[in-house]
Amino acid sequence: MRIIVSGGGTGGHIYPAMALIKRLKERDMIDDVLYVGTEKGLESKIVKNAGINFKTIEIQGFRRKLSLENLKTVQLFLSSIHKSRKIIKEFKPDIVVGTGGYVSSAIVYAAHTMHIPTVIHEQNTIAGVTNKFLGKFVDKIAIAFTEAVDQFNEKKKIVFTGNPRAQEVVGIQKNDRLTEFGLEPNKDTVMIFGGSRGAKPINQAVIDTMSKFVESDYQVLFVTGRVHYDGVIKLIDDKYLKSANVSVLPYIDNMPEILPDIKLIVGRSGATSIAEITALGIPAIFIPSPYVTHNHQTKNALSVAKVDAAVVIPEKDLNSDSLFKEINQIMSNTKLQQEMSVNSKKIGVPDATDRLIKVLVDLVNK
Ligand SMILES: CC(=O)N[C@H]1[C@@H](OP(=O)(O)OP(=O)(O)OC[C@H]2O[C@@H](n3ccc(=O)[nH]c3=O)[C@H](O)[C@@H]2O)O[C@H](CO)[C@@H](O)[C@@H]1O
Repeated sequence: MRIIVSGGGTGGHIYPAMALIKRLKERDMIDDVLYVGTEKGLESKIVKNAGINFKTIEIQGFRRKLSLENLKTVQLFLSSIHKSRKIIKEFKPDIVVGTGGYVSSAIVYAAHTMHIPTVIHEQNTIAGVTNKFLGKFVDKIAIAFTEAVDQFNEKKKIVFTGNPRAQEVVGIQKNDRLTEFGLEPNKDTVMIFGGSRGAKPINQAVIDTMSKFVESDYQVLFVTGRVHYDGVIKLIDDKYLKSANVSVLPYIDNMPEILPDIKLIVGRSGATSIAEITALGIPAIFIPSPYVTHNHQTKNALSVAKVDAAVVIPEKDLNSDSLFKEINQIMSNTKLQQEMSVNSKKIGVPDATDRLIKVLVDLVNK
């Protein structure tokens, strides 16, 4: 099949798209693939690094308040549809898939106007603006949380597939990649990170807890987010940075390979992170971002917490004491870890990509 995939802005939209492409390649189902993104988005780096054919369009998101900037947004949207049509004419895809982020709106919409089958993938419990708009036009809407059904009027188009990143991570065996970060491969490890871009409030709470982490009987892998790294390092005492019990990194490129060796994840409740965590059954502590559309991370987190697979700390209650207390409560109780793990796996979807591929194949063969 010839496929165009588009999704961008943050890792949460990009990694599911990349996992889909990877699986299609594994199953030898791709004749050609093109990824459409923006030059500025995280996708430009991730997709190019993976050696996938990448084309850019210039487009930006709407501001919520009325502003002149929105006029420019409309202009860019119209010109990006024009460019998208050109890309589609040249590439001649059998299907176009959007995984969210405003970059996917133009190419998916253009494909619809050219009668090419289209699918969107919504990772969250609450749909993003782009997918809500595209839902009216596309052939199928793939969702990863049953809660997302309410988000679309076009109920007949909805298929529950789960998130492709779930299937990508379950295929990976335990390994000793933690040694690359100066950590012990066989020691219990807590990983703390604030989504694909890092989160300042989480970073601050971790910085404030460093003196305790260096003494704890589990080790800590702290991923700050690329833009925050230099600032964070300056705030941590050198003697803590040298500790064998703690490793501080800006970003982990090969996250799926690290996950099977993690006992507890602490971080934001982005939908793609949740898909990975529940596919593997890793106990989690979520600190939902209160800054996202319709507070969707809180709803994401509660969907895991309600089956006793995660604990939620609202950001307003996050500080060194609450963080350390919740981490210790789980890390000191193997039985609790096992229960959380079993509960977590129950809501994971380890065959998500194959489910999504079936949706694509059915449309292409129609
Ligand atoms: C602030 C914001 O708007 N966040 C949204 C964004 O989150 P964000 O981009 O943070 O997405 P997620 O937390 O869902 O996923 C993060 C992805 O990045 C990967 N990763 C992360 C850190 C790292 O060092 N290396 C790495 O590879 C994770 O393994 C995961 O695959 O998209 C998600 C999915 O639509 C939404 O639910 C989030 O609300």
